Amino acid sequence: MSSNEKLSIGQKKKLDRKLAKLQHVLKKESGATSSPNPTKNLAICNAGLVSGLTEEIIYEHFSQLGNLTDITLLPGKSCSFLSYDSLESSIKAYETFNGKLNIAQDNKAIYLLYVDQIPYLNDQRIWGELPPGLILLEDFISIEEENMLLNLCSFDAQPMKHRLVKHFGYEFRYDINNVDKDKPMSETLPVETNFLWSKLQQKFKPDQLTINHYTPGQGIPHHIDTHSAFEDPIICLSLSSPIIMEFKNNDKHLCFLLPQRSLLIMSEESRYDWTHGIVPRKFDIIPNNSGQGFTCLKRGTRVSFTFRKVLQGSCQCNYKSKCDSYNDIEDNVALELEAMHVHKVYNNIADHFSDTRHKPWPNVLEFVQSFAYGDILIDVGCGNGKYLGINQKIFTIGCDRSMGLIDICRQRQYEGFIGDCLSVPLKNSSADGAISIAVIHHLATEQRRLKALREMVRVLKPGGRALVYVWAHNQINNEKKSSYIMQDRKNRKVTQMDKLVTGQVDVPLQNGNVTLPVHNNRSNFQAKDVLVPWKLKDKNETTFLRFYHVFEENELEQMCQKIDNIQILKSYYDQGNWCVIFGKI
Ligand SMILES: O=C(O)CCC(=O)C(=O)O
Ligand SMILES: [Fe+2]
Ligand SMILES: [Zn+2]
Repeated sequence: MSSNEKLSIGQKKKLDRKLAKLQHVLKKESGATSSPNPTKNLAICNAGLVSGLTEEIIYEHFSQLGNLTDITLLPGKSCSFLSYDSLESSIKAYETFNGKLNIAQDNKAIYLLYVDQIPYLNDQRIWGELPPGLILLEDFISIEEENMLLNLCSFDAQPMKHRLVKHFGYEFRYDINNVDKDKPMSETLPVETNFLWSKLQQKFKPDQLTINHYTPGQGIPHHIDTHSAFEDPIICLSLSSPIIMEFKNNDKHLCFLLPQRSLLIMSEESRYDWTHGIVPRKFDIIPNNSGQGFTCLKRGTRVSFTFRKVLQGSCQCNYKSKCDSYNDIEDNVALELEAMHVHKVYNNIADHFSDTRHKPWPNVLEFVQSFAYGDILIDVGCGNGKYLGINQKIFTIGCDRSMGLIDICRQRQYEGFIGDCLSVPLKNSSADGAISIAVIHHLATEQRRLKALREMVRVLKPGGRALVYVWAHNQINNEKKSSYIMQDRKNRKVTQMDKLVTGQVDVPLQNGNVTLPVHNNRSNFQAKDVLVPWKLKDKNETTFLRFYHVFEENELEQMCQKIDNIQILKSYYDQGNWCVIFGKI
């Protein structure tokens, strides 16, 4: 039946009977009371969110008959509501669509009733309030400047499911929600955007720009821009059409209008703790200034420029529960994690690992050779013993957690025993020197790493010296890539496993799971606690994941400062490692 056909008397009676029944259903379902006389408010009695109805579909049809002022869908209900600004439009919609329009998933016609009031949606949406730390600067640029920036957008954009995007400076990868920090793009930020920063007294110097292009009906899902990817703040310039942006944090839900030509500065809490998003729809329902009723605002095409500064290192925010740089690994979890992703792995890869470790690093060699005839040096975490035989004048003993690696040391006629760096089986003050090269970064908590340092101090004689190497989070120092990154073999084929293991993995443990990112080998680290793949050269290319805590600049020094009876003699960066030489007082 087409919607403008008049109903026969029989059909009218049938419709009335149906509506009389639905009154009760509606009351029970939503609490709304139907009105015998026409009102500006209509209930769709038999279709709602559960039957696949959306605000969008309602808007699409009902806005053809007048100005809508509200659309309300109740979660989990099979009824919905709408309001017009005039009684006339509401009557027109009632007569045109009742028992005729087919818009729900069940392929049945919808039934309409007038209601006195639309039920209050139990949603804590607050209008116009901004989250803490957020600044909105209206009329930030002129119409001429807006046009100039819009002219920059005639490019080939990347089509996303819900919008078009284009990146400058660094590509934002939606698969890892991060940028490749060591792969800047050749296309840097357009110089035409530089004038913006003089308006902010040059306080902000972005190196990454994402342009989002939204046609009506498109949006962006709720998200927090990855903490470890960008510094604070994040700045969005809105062009071409206003839009409603939403911020959520726990049960708080704030909505406000981003006017055309406004600048949004997301900082601190609003940047780190709240999600932001734009609901994909063709209109926005905005409360009237008077505080009474709503207005449906038709969306136009909106273009936004999001400016960010790529963060080198890891995030130091105080919003740990939302922070990908922070891992709250508990002690009992740490034990299991190390057992599985350090000890077991080194036993399994011992031979292959040893084959790749021949050449002593020059600075370590120099340190070991600085000891005098007859001195005792302990190598905590000696691996295959590559530093054990390099100074014939001294007595060097190795100690490692891995039986496989100690076996290799013995085959090479070195002195080595199985021992844990957290309780080295040596007497207090028994060694003149100690080295720990690439060991304590395998411990999963700061407490345990500190304990390992204290253990080295304990076995040292007063006046003794120790050298510690740990992997650095930042593999590029003074714009020089470490050899670890440089080893990117030209024809290294990307295997299925490489693809499979990048991203986050759940490590199932008896004492609670931890989720850790798997590091993409030979690239800069994206997080402080990571699993680093080791691929065996067997037929199956079996891959093992080793746990690492990679160190920030000064992190190792700061730990040393917590130990009373030592003095830092030297600290430096060496090939992707942070290094400290300390002396026991
Ligand atoms: O379009 C906007 O204003 C926001 C874009 C955004 O949140 C993002 O790209 O992360
Ligand atoms: Fe964002
Ligand atoms: Zn953070």
